[in-house]
Amino acid sequence: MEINLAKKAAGEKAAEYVESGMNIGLGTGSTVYYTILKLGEQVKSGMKLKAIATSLATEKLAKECGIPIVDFSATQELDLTIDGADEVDGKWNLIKGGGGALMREKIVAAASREFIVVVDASKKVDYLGKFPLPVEVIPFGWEVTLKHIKALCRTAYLRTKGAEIFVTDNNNYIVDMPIKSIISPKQLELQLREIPGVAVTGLFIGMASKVIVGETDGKVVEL
Ligand SMILES: O=C[C@H](O)[C@H](O)[C@H](O)COP(=O)(O)O
Repeated sequence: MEINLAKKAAGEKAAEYVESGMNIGLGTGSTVYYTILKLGEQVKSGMKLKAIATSLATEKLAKECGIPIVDFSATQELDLTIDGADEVDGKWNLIKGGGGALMREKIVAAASREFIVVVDASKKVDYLGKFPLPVEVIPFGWEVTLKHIKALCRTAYLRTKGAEIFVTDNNNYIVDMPIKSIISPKQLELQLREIPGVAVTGLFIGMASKVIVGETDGKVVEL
């Protein structure tokens, strides 16, 4: 599929920014997947890396690729994190968490000196919000937390997986907010953070240091 060519182009390009000896953060999803495969090849050719994974799925993939995985007891500062996004606006603000990995992704990105975002061109938007904004909430009292979130977006809903409630790697739940157009991401972030029970939002504001966009013809544009 052409979209996979775009994801592959962006994901592999980002691997070029990784140097031997670095401590890196590894994001989650179908775009950074290609970065991880590429880094696996680089490790097999002798590159020395230590990586912190942003999800159990990424940890498994990285280990299969031979990339050494550590946790924050080994280092609290990362040289670089590479991760995907569900949307990117013109100021490089992001919506993340479509796959439910937002909490660990935010912690890892915030611990990194550089944060490279890899996306295919369909993720670029003028205003964030067409993609429903994921908000991780703790299970206790989720009904009341959802009620507060609905005051900001009446169509917000609890994420499910089949007939079950979707559960994150942190044993939390996700509320998705189909807002359509987020005029002030910062203000929304602050409003959501004030709600008891909200663990983290999928708004990543002012965190990206580079965005690599893959096109369906396999070309990349670096922003
Ligand atoms: O929770 C998932 C992450 O935030 C992903 O990085 C995001 O959903 C983008 O994933 P993909 O590259 O598969 O579109």
